[in-house]
Amino acid sequence: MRWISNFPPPSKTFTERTMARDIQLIRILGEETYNKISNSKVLLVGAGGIGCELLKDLLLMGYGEIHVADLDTIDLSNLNRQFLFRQKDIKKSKANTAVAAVALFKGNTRLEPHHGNIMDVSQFPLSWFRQFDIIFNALDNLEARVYVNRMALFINKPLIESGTTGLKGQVQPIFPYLTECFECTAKETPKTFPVCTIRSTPSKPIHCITWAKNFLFTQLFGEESEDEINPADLETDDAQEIEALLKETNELLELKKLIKEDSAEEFIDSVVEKIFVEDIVRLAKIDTLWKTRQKPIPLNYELYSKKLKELPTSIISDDQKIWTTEENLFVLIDSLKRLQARYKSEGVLDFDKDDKDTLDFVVAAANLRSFIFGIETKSEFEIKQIAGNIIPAVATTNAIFAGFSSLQSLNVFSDDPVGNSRLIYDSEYINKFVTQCPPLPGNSNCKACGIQRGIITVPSLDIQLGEIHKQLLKKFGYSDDVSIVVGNNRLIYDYDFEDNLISSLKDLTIGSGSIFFVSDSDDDLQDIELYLEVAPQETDITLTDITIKKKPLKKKESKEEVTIQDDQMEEIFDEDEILLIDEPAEKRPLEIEQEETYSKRKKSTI
Ligand SMILES: Nc1ncnc2c1ncn2[C@@H]1O[C@H](COP(=O)(O)OP(=O)(O)OP(=O)(O)O)[C@@H](O)[C@H]1O
Ligand SMILES: [Zn+2]
Repeated sequence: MRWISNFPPPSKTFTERTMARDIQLIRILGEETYNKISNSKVLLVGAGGIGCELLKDLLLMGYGEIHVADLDTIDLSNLNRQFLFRQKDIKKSKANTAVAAVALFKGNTRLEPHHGNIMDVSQFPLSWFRQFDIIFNALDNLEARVYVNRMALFINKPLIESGTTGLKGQVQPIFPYLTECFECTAKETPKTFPVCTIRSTPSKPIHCITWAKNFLFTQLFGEESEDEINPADLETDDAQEIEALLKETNELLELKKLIKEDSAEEFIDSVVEKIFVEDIVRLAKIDTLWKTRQKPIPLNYELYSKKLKELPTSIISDDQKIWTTEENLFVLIDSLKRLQARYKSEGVLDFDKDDKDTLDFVVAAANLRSFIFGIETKSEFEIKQIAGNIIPAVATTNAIFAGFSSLQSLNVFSDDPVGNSRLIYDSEYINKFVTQCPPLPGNSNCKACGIQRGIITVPSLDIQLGEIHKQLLKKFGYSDDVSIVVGNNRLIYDYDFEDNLISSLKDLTIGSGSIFFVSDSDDDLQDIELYLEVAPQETDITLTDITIKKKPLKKKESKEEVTIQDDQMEEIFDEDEILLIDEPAEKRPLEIEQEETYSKRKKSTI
């Protein structure tokens, strides 16, 4: 790695360089902040595009201890932007490699890599999270983001959330129970299309790609579904269309049975004949569908088959070319041969954009369908981006937003962390790349930060559920009419289902790190989420409220009152749960431009 200009040249010793850097940091940050930062321990989750940048930034800011967690190993495709990794590192752990790569300029910072899934409670229990002063998210998926958000709420520590998509990016500082959390606003889910558009009346390339990937590929090579097809799932009232689609699907299931038995020729002929000829003939006969649309024209299989012999096999590797109809047919037949052979030996297959056999099939099938329906066709390169939901990552965007993430963390050490922090995001205005606004207060209806939160500590998993139930009623004042759900949706207790009370947690396969969700069926008290910890040194069950400044367990408000309460900030100042309600906090004024952009931003998923 080359030395960066502002720092002393590498001829100086490690200690000299570190000292010189610390002097510069003290000049920039002031001694007090510098000391606080160098005594802080932080967690960086994700060592990918943003994570590599952020690790470098946090180190150069002089953080005392940085832990880096990532579950993945390095791929060739990471090297263009994850600058801490080199060709020789491919297949190695991202967390370990990133930490090793920054050793040269790590100064006095203590670094600890963790190769593992941050959601794995045995490797990363809540007690492990508690050691950190700040958590930085540099993740690429909602599930892990939501999980870390919950952990930050459980330990009541700031979380600096960041994400980028192409040229867009966002940094959201989250101060639990004081500002919006990651789950306060709904995140956009992937776009879906009506079934009838995909199955009967496609009009865009994406419809044909979705059909080839999610329907045709899965039906032929995916897991067999036990369920009967439900006509209601076809999302159409047209009796003729329903009949055609049911017939189509049943025939496909029959075809699937032949994959293992038939020779390649027989199998391929049957697939092409059925999918691109017979099914289309049947659809074309349903006049109601084509009153305002162009009728599909079945593939002239015989005609195109004759032309296939003249084609060079090299066409398969030309992913930039928009293939002709016969070229698509050629690739379809070739990929069907490859997939049939694999299915015979490996069994069920999954679509993967980086698996050439599956990609070739999806591209050729989508393009042939497009051709039949008079829709433009696309190159394999383009379809790979669409089918793999790929928006190319931009190294500069990652660097910019990682920079903002690290800068936002400075506010944690200021006199007014919430007041000083800013949500930073890309601007939609030509003369501005990024813009900012103050974080908003949490949404009182948020299912993550709008509810009460606690920790159940038990000496062992031999404790009966009944013991926990008893403590819950005693500590929080619930009536007996509560329901207790564990994990995603497993009901383990309610008023009419008391069987489990005499079972131990172990027998109920409830382990350390399980999350209990308790709701009051009488609707009198707030819901509560409890994290289960096993502490063998304890002798009894304890239930702890988590936050110092927390939303108190209180009577649910009626609908109208809840609306008013949106703007209220409630605080509780001591363990005796004395409730002080402030005057409704005024929304901080936002520039109109910011407010508009922010409201749009809140809908996007990054
Ligand atoms: N549950 C998780 N636990 C730990 N690390 C995770 C978890 N989920 C995602 N990550 C890591 O977060 C990082 C996100 O980085 P990035 O968005 O650059 O994705 P990538 O997988 O490296 O690149 P790409 O998806 O573009 O090929 C990845 O290194 C990924 O392994
Ligand atoms: Zn929230």
